Amino acid sequence: MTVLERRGFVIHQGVLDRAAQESLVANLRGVLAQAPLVQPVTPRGRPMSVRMSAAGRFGWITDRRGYRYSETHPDGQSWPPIPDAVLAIWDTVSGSDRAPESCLINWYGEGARMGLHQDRDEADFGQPVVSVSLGDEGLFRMGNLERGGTTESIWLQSGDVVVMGGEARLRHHGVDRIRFGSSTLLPRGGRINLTLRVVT
Ligand SMILES: O=C(O)CCC(=O)C(=O)O
Ligand SMILES: [Fe+2]
Repeated sequence: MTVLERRGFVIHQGVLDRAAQESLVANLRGVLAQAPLVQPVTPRGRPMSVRMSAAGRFGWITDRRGYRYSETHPDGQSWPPIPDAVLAIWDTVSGSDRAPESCLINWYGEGARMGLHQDRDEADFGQPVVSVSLGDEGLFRMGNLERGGTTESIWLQSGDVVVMGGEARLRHHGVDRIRFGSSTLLPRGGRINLTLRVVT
């Protein structure tokens, strides 16, 4: 396992071996059977290219009414619990004494991306965000606290974990593109990113 630091983002490479990735995917299949992926729209009505679901007390959602955390899936049901194997990753890398209250599940198919943004819908920016990559490689871009300025990028591989804490907690970041078909982990290809957060 290698740990890199870029602008305060701590990138743990190779946290999950292939067997651990496969068992996580099996857990996620159970979560997604209860809380199906949806294609969200931004408050301005633009469909996002990423499909989303969640586990935990809160899921992060977006629709015409805005970005927010919700205790229910858009279909009205509570989110399933966060799998233990996912909680264990948080315990290993977060350095937090709290438990994550939300596990956002992002699925990137061919051509999907996520524009540069800050994660700022949580109450306590002293708590880190932990992000887990599974499946196809994704080009992760890291920027600044303000919009604009220089950025740097790194390809995230299946099994890598990024911790956004401290000075990186409010930095802009995004995923420019994925290398569709670069991994055999997911039967239909694509990339899954799990984002763990303390919300309240
Ligand atoms: O997919 C990723 O690696 C990042 C996801 C992200 O930034 C988010 O969901 O807020
Ligand atoms: Fe984010």
